[in-house]
Amino acid sequence: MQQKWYQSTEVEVDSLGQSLHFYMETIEVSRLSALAFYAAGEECYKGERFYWQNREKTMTLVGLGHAHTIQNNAQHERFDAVEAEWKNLTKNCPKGQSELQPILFGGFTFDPQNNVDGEWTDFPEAYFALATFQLVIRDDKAYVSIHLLTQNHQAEDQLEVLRKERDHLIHAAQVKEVKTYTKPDITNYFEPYKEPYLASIDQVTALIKQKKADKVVIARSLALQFKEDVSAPQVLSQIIHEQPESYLFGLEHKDLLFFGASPERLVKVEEGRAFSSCIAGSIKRGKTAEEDETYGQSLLNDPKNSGEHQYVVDMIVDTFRKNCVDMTVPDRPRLLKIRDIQHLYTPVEGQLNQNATILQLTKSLHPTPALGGVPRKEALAAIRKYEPMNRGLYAAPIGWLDAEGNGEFAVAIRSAALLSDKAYLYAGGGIVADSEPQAEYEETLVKFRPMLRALGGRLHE
Ligand SMILES: C=C(O[C@H]1C=CC=C(C(=O)O)[C@@H]1O)C(=O)O
Ligand SMILES: [Mg+2]
Repeated sequence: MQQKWYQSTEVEVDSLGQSLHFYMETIEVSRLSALAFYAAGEECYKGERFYWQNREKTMTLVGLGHAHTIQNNAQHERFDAVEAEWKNLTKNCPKGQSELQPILFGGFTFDPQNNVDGEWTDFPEAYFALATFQLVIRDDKAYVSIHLLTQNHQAEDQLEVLRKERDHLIHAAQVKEVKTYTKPDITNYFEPYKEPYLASIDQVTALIKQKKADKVVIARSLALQFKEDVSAPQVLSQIIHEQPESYLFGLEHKDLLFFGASPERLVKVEEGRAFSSCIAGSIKRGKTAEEDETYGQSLLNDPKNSGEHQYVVDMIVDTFRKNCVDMTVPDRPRLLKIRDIQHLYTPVEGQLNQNATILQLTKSLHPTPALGGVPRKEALAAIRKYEPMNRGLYAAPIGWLDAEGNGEFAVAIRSAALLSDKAYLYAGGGIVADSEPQAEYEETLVKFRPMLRALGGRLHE
């Protein structure tokens, strides 16, 4: 195995009154498939893994095992609590090369006030992990880090065990690289709340016409039963091959894998520059180039979709104004075309103010009107009233941050929760005054497609 030694650090951490030692060791590895590395953790680290790839495919991240988790069920303080704990943990970490940074990966649920029982019952409202084994692939270079937090200030024996385990995982990944996965076999497919969903669109448009809200995003789920248990690498391999234009993510918590392929960036921070994207307003792809172009043009000129989109732009621009200088925002949306759907898209960027951070921006932006609505409070109340489910991490921020304040969060749409031999897929749409139930229903069918295809199903393509 070709390895290049990089860096080894030990820092002192004071966590909850306890004095801990934080050991970090990074090596560069010559050739490694991120998915094969993830799959190598199937036996020992199931329930404690994550996978991430950005839209541009310039950064891939895999975590196996938990060196430390930061989690809480706070209603209002959850973003601040994660930020404070992460800052404390990493305050003595050496700054510098990004590949060597410890990374915190996880997500915040859509709505901590939702207590509907189901697949998300056990899931914390904020759930983040620092991996024991962290793989970062950047610019075709792969780095594997070991993280160990212990009270033991002579951890050489513990580290030696972890080094052996790391070498074993890397070796297994290099050997397994050629594995191909089949698609799951679906035995049953149902739309649990189809009728209530259709009725809720009428109820929400009535609410909007009475001026009690301007826009509300209403979602629903689709449930699948499989012939046998489905594994995390099996479904991740499908989205990796089928959804190259999207953020790809997978996050495990006990028996649940939440995964998806989202086109939507909530926020990215890179060396003090912040980026977000307004994505709202949708139309299907055409069967021919001409038809696709016609659909795209009609989306750009459609008042209902432009309205849906503009609420998002106004809110994100307003949040950026409060946190950034030197902003750029195009005057008009353009089209974002992905495999199954096209959206209206407006990128926003700016220079972060000194005291603004990625988690503070995440806190202010979530939920944007592409996932919640306008005004936020009224929209969330309507979602709680009309959606009979718990969104969990669907439509919520998922992503990473490092010790220097860089990081990226996607909005976890086009996503699903997998629990052994069952899956729940989620999709919604922005409801405005002139929304029609059947058209919105069909829009959700298009939005289900990426996850449904990955899970072995089809919807009138
Ligand atoms: C809520 C979803 O999409 C949002 C993002 C883009 C377009 C949307 C729309 O046109 O309704 C939604 O606001 C979803 O995919 O479940
Ligand atoms: Mg829509």
